Amino acid sequence: MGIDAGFDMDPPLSKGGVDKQNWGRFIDLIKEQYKDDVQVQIMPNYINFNAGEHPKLPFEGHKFLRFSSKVSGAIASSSGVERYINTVTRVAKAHFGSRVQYWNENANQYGVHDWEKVNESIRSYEQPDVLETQASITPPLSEIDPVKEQGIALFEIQDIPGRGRGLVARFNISKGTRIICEKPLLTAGPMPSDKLELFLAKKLKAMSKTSQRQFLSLHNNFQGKYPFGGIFRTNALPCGSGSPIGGVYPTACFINHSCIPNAHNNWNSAEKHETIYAIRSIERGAEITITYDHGGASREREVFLKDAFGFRCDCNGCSLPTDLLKASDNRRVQIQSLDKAIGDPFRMMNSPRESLSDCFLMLQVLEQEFDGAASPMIARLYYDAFQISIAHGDQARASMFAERAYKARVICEGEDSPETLRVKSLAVKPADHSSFEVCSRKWQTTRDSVPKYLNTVQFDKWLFRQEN
Ligand SMILES: C[S@@+](CC[C@H](N)C(=O)[O-])C[C@H]1O[C@@H](n2cnc3c(N)ncnc32)[C@H](O)[C@@H]1O
Repeated sequence: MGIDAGFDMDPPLSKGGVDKQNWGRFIDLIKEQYKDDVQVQIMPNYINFNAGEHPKLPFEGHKFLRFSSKVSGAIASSSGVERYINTVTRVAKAHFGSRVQYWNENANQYGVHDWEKVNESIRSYEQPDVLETQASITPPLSEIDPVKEQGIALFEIQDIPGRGRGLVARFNISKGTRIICEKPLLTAGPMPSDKLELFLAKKLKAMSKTSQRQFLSLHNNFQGKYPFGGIFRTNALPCGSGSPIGGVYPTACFINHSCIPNAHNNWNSAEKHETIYAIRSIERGAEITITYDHGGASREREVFLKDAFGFRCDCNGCSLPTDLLKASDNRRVQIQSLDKAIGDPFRMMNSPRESLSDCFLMLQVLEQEFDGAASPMIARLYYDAFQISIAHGDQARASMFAERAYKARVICEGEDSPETLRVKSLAVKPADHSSFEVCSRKWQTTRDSVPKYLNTVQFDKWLFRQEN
């Protein structure tokens, strides 16, 4: 029978312009790589590797499902087919990221596509598609919206020096774009290591081969007695802020950490999926990052990341020159103490004006520290300001704060997140909140008393009650 190895393209490429261009570039690279290799033949419609079982790469990418061959036996080893498979897989991965799924029967791994379909696709290489009419020719790359083209990922998985694998933007991604939305492979709550290992083993056994492969291909920073638990601990993202339940995802778990991230992860409890949104514009080629930590100065973050995830962070925030790092640490400490003061219910009850003043200051510090990418924290902050206002009966300001919280939430969680929907409805009916007038009625206003003809500075002064 022999042992097969190779890679599958899953999902297969579309006929769309972006996939076409990427495949064209990939084919050009392969041609260049093997231009002096007599075993690699350029045929009219495909590249033929005259080794092993003669794996092929078609010039029409949408036809391609698998590149593979037997890698055991005399013919395979004398023709060096495994070397071709490894190199072509590496180049394909760099172009198509997680769509390229390597498998090797020697390691009990199998392709995702049926052999029947694969053979049919290979037969179709011989016959090129009928020439497209002028009207159906795809527009140039710059005119294509990749998000609208089905199946186009905005990122690819690449090796990142010093960080293992990570996600890299394939296009310029604008702030507020949904980059990933996926269901967990599995979830688990807190339990002792031995129990967790058994629990995960049972869950894995019940999963499809593809999902098992996805879980087992994730990084493990805690090698040892509990291999499944190690993978879980390295990769699990909390199912909700502060939730003890963690979820492991096929793609989101490849996202590395930065203390100044450009993306935000959120568990949508209604849809039971995790989303990743760009919280600043991300340039094509830049790494997509989220934050794993809970803030604090660099030393505090360092200890947390080492303990919880077993790595030392080398992000832009942590590698600042000493004086800038000191300034950043001061801001982080200030953010922590302002957060504590704003959340103090007694202060909110007895000195609400000071609480609002802290909110205003916090906004400036957040913007400075996160360089315009603080939407998740700003959303929370505006909601705090909403609560302070509504607790004293100020519906006008509460409604404005809820509207700002809503706008910030949309950027980092999208329109369909339960928290986005909640603050959106509070902007319309602030008095529906359970804290309405619980502290006093001293700031009582109606929603329609928002001043109309103020400039931005004057409006913020009114909003945060900074007028004399
Ligand atoms: C959830 S995984 C992310 C994907 C992982 N890099 C991989 O290769 O599969 C988390 C692990 O990635 C590495 N990592 C993530 N962010 C990092 C960073 N800023 N600096 C160094 N290593 C990092 C650490 O080993 C961490 O435990």
